Amino acid sequence: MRRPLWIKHAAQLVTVADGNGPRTGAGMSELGLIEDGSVWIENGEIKAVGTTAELNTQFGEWEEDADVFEAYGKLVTPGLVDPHTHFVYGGSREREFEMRLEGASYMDIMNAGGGIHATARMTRDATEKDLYLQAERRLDSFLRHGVTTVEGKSGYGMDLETELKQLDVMKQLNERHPVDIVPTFMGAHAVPPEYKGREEEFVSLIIDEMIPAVASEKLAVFNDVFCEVGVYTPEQSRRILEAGKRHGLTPKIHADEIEPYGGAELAAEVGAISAEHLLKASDGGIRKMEEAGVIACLLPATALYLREKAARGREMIDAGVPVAISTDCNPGSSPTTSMPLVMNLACISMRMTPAEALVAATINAAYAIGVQDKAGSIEQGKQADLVMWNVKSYQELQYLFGINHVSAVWKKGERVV
Ligand SMILES: N=CN[C@@H](CCC(=O)O)C(=O)O
Ligand SMILES: [Zn+2]
Repeated sequence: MRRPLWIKHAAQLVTVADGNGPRTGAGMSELGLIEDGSVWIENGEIKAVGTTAELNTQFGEWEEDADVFEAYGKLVTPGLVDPHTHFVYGGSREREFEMRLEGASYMDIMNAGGGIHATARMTRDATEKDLYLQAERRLDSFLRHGVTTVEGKSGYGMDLETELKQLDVMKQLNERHPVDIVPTFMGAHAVPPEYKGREEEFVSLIIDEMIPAVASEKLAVFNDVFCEVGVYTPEQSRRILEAGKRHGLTPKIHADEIEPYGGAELAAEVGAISAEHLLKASDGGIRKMEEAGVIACLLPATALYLREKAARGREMIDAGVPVAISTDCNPGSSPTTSMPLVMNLACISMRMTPAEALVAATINAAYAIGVQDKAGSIEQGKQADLVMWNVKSYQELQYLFGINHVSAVWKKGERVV
């Protein structure tokens, strides 16, 4: 039996208390904010939340038996959830960063054998131990930036052996690292060069061999596809996502990132839990997502890094679409682990409010990867995943941008930062 933990006197405690489903519209601004807030934690679980005065009445007589942490002058929030990452990969691509600044486009580099293909070569060549150690460092960095749960995608193998190797690394890290990892299979991240001109054969390989193998070993929860001009067509994407559904994998889709391609519409039609990127999503696609309740997972750091206009986050929220945000941590289009920066960018480049950015990075992000029952808010019965920030309010957190304000992180009630 662990000693209880009592965090008290937070200047602001943002609970983001869960409603009924992902937040939309005005609900995206409801923070469940408590001034002079307090949380009582037992065995890694949240037992009670309220003002310090309220919890004092309830637990004051047991104060001596608890570890007490005073958060005077600080903001406390739920641990952040990053719902879209590619954090398990070999090598790095800093030369491509220079090439893009010299004028090459992201897709030109990929079509010339670089980009995702370059990382796939380095990931195929890496040993499992090597991949584990590199990914572990990235998870440490996520944690230092207040992230306590991440989704992680395969997709840098695009052969069964390497896809399984990536997913296996995530499984091991999930068992050993404090950050919780939710795995996604993404064999359809690109068409590997050895299948050039035989794309349909590769689609069949994904459907007939890879998806059944991944699902039978229970190595993934979601199935994702890069639906993009020159990568997978909407029709191929649909078949891959429907095949995943038959094996219990919920669809996600990289949609309308570089060109408008009907990805948002497809997400609604196949019942995807979320659609990612959406820089070029059409008005009709946004409408269909709202009707189907598909979460828009927006990646403003990627847009910035590719020097593209960000997704229409403000319009999507106003249209009633639930919005989540993510780093998209990957070696090409967004090599960052900073969710605080992503929240800043959500405000600056997508005109989301500071409150909406926090909801998008907590409870809506949790819904986007199916962990809403244990993460994404500070509520009785949930895991005690909390962050204390070196600022006094949630507005200040988004206002003082590009700075890591994390002061302490608790994962399941254990201090990990
Ligand atoms: N756009 C496709 N996939 C990743 C980038 C992968 C890479 O460049 O290595 C993304 O979500 O941004
Ligand atoms: Zn991605």
